[in-house]
Amino acid sequence: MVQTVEFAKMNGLGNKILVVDMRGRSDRVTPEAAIALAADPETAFDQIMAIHDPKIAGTDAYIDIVNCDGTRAQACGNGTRCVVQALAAETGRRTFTFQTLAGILTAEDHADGTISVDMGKPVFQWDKIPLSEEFADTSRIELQIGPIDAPVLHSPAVMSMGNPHAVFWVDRDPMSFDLDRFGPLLENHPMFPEKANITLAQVISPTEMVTRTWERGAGLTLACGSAACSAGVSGARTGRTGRTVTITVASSPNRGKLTIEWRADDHVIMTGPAEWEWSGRLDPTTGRFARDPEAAEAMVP
Ligand SMILES: N[C@@H](CCC[C@H](N)C(=O)O)C(=O)O
Repeated sequence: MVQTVEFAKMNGLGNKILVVDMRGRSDRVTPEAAIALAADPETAFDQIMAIHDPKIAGTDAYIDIVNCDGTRAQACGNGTRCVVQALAAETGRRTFTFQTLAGILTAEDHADGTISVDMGKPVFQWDKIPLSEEFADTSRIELQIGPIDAPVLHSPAVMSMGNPHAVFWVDRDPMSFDLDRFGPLLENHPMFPEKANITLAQVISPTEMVTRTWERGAGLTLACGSAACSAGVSGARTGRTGRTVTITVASSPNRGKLTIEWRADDHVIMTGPAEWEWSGRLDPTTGRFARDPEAAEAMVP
């Protein structure tokens, strides 16, 4: 008999997330299930956040992050806020500690409905991002796209927020760029041996920025939390902003906002909302699913 698991369709600023409860099981969501769920308009998602039993003492869960193309990701800021909201609704608790491929993350569900995630420390060393070429200074690397003498995008700040990111500075609304054309070229550029998440960032003031992201393994998404972290850190690192910025995610519904604080202890704190849409049960091997109308009671705040 197929052993199905509970899941919730959620979003973080429009970033489409499936939170899947794999606790008590030793298997993982298969790439085949992820691809099938991504292809169905009802369950179409950017990332699956699969909650597993903790692997190390002191953590509440191991989170397996799966992109919609079936690949695994080390970090997902918007998805982590969704996991916190789901577990807070289940347990009544407000603070959580998770293990991901990026390391240990702590998170807090605030009384005002927002959720903060400590996304850890940024990594700037070229071979840890990783890049395929050595750069002593990764706050502005030689990389451009478009005509050689009039590049459309150039000189990104690059870093790892657990996952690889490149931030290109733009001087107008990121929505006015042809990111669906440039995104795949940059994601798969030979400079990034493990590919990269590509963000366009417009600095409005030392405390405000507007971003839009092409995600590794997911393409054009409505929002990307780790990309907002990398834009916030890169803004401060290059002297464009202070260490706390409000990021307007241009592509998200109603141009939603995240607050990014790069603390003095080097940790990056991302704060923003998460939203439950509906719940159901699915088979993590095939991706077959069914809605559960009764689940609404438990999750609607
Ligand atoms: N949407 C995420 C990022 C998900 C992972 C990314 N696509 C990757 O492969 O690195 C976020 O909110 O951070």
